[in-house]
Amino acid sequence: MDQYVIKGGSPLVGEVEIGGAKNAALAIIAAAIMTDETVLIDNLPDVNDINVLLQAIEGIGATVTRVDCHTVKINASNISDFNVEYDYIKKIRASYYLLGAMLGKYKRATVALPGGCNIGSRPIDQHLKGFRALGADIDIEHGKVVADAEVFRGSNVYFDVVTVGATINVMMAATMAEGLTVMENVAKEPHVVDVANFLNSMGANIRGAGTDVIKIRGVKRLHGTQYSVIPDQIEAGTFMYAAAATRGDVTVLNVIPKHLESTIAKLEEIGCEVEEFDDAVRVVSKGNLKSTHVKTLPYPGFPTDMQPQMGVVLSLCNGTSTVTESIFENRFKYLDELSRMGGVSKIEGHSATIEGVKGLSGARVSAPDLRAGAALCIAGLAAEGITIVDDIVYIQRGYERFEEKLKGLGAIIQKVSSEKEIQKFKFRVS
Ligand SMILES: CC(=O)N[C@H]1[C@@H](OP(=O)(O)OP(=O)(O)OC[C@H]2O[C@@H](n3ccc(=O)[nH]c3=O)[C@H](O)[C@@H]2O)O[C@H](CO)[C@@H](O)[C@@H]1O
Ligand SMILES: C=C(OP(=O)(O)O)C(=O)O
Repeated sequence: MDQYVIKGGSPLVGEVEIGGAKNAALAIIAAAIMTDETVLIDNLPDVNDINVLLQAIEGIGATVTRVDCHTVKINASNISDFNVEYDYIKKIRASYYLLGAMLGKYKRATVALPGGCNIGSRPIDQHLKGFRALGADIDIEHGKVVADAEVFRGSNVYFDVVTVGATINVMMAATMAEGLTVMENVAKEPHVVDVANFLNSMGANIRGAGTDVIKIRGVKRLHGTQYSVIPDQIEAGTFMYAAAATRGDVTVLNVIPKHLESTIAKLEEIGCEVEEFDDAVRVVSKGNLKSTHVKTLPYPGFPTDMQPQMGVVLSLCNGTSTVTESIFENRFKYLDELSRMGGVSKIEGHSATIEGVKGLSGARVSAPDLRAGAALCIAGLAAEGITIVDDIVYIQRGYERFEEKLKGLGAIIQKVSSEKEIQKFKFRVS
């Protein structure tokens, strides 16, 4: 198992290029199988989850041609298997999008129940509620969702919780249903809008993405397209918070600043200087940082996927902060790991109280999940001494060339896979 070994204590300085949004790209890849014509998708992040999903669609008969590591052509005209057996698919969250895409186009699908990071209970009842409203019969058999429909008819779907996954999934399925579907209380995340734009570029008729109500007029067929995925606001936010924690000066390039509003607002609240450009944001962190209070909420609220990174920054601010996690109940595991590095926090239900400390000290920690893993790397970069982050396979699910991008900002970090390599690193940096 690979690990990151980090020598912390130096500010990150420089520019870093942000890639395409993982969570938009996953849905877009699934949606690409809804046409028999060729689709070209650009600005894909080269990360494990994307590669797993591409292999999964190849497994059911789609042709995937890699133009380069960020661009693929997908042709799904030969799909003949509606049972996604590919072993690893159940481990990724976005496997659920194959249900919406296949149900929409072929009116049948069998897909393993999705996995994803262990950040709390992750039901898919709202996805199934939407599919059933459109006319699907659904059973759960041996860990798989087995779904089919005689006909798919537009319907009204009211979501009981605001869910990104169900919003996108039901939107995909409804794209090829007969008549009008009205989805209410939907998620408004930038990737919901990106997937709607992608489907519209294939000939779908979707209106209202980015608001609380999405209306979809079903079309008979979708056609090929060329599409570029939006920048990843969570990758961007991670580097911005790494700048804050290390008292650095980092400019994230190729971003949409509007998507980063809540991330920027919290940086300004704690005393960082933030400069916005057309497609870049610069974060300068100097002097003392102040504590604050954060609550995760659906977009445009503060993203749950940035909560661990924020928690690490707050542990380095003066005073007492609180973090309330209102989306997933098990997203504070990084705080236990952070306590090995001198972090001081107390978790009570959905909230954590974080006491600012003078500094963190390097230690051996484990990444409990994707964003928590990235957060612990930020802690390691800010800490004095050596930090070893185990289980970085989680980080590799969602960050492309993470250590290389950090190195480009002056970080002393290396990916290693043995104790011997750790000792060599320690010797080299001592
Ligand atoms: C692959 C992907 O894009 N993952 C993202 C997606 O996850 P995911 O799609 O799993 O998250 P959702 O937005 O669906 O979940 C939001 C909340 O709704 C609940 N819920 C969801 C569906 C459902 O059928 N029933 C239900 O109760 C969940 O338990 C959670 O409390 O959005 C999350 C919230 O922005 C992000 O943290 C994840 O990174
Ligand atoms: C939690 C995440 O991913 P997933 O939903 O795939 O587990 C994430 O991207 O932060």
